[in-house]
Amino acid sequence: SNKWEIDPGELNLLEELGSGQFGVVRHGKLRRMDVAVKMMKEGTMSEDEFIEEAKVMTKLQHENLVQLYGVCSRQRPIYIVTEYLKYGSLLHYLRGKERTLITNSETLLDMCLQVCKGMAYLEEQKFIHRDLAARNCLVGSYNVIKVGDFGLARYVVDDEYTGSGGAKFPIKWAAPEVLNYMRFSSKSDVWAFGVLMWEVFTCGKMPYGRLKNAEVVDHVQQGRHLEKPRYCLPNVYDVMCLCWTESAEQRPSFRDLRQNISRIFQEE
Ligand SMILES: Cn1cc(-c2ccnc(-n3ncc4cc(C(C)(C)C)cc(F)c4c3=O)c2CO)cc(Nc2ccncn2)c1=O
Repeated sequence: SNKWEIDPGELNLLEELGSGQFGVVRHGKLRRMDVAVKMMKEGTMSEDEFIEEAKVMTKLQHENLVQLYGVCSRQRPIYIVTEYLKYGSLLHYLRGKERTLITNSETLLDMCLQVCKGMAYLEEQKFIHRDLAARNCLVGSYNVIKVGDFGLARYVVDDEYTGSGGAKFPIKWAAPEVLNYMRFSSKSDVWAFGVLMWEVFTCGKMPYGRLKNAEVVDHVQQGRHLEKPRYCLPNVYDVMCLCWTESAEQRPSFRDLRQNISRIFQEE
């Protein structure tokens, strides 16, 4: 049965939550459940390919992943219906709470561990995110953090985003093998996770500050990487640096990182 097909008549659209890569996203109700509804702007997405993949993505279920509930694909624009998290993007949340969060390394490390658990599940399912960053994670009640928009990068129709020379390509989160060969893997997601950890421990600073994309490429290719954030413990910074191991094979897996980060909690 095509249970991933949602009847738009059952959706009750509420306030706008923002506009992402594909157009406007609104808060809504599906029966009595809170949902987020992406209303896909025409021409921004390879829709037929996505609708095919949606069947697989609805099966990815984990408490640290934003659940895809289904699609309304018998209309244009198509709707993508997901779980709703009431505090929005992790990047926005960090920047808004810097004063209370910046010295609370336990809370910050717990946020990283939750992202790591969601990513370890995707890794186990052989599913690559391709754009892991604090802006693409969401915050729910009780400091719950969930990874969002996993895999959607494959369906973006925008050369500025898809080509590594494009203005929207996430250069600052890209591993060397992605910069050089566009070779995406769970290990390139691990590199991005290291940058996400740095974003968390700086409460949402822009990685590499004002460096231009071309300067960041040089920086990374010279084997240099992000400095230790001011309030970040050395053993936490060591985990970030492991994620930035030049060779993808030698980088830890999310499974390794999950054990590594959990162990830091036991030490504290
Ligand atoms: C599930 N969800 C999504 C959003 C929300 C809103 C606007 N844009 C987005 N974004 N953000 C990022 C994004 C990124 C992509 C890539 C392909 C990876 C580049 C593709 C997208 F389609 C989106 C998208 O739709 C989101 C993220 O999908 C906001 C929520 N919540 C709140 C709550 C309060 N205030 C604001 N948002 C929420 O619960």
